[in-house]
Amino acid sequence: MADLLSDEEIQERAPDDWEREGDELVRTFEFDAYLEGVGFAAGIAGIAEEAFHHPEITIGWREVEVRLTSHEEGGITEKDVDLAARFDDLA
Ligand SMILES: C[C@H](O)[C@H](O)[C@H]1CNC2=NC(N)=NC(=O)C2=N1
Repeated sequence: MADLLSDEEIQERAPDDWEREGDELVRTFEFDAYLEGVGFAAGIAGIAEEAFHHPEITIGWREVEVRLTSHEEGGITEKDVDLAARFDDLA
């Protein structure tokens, strides 16, 4: 089990475009076309499965909302901040 990050660690380590909402890191990615968002969602799902750490993904009209938390630990861990950065690289 990974350790929960402190408030300060989360602030320091969460990538710039992500917001903290309680026990979650959240970012909404915007796209020019609906299917671009769908493709992005599929891509981050593959990264998540490889890491075996799974976000909540909501596909909307030309946007995809991604929420990361560590369920077993009950908060935000390094797994969440690391995946957030990897998802940003795919956008
Ligand atoms: C048994 C447990 O569900 C698995 O070990 C994994 C699956 N994916 C997961 N994803 C996330 N976000 N948090 C978890 O605690 C988690 N646990």
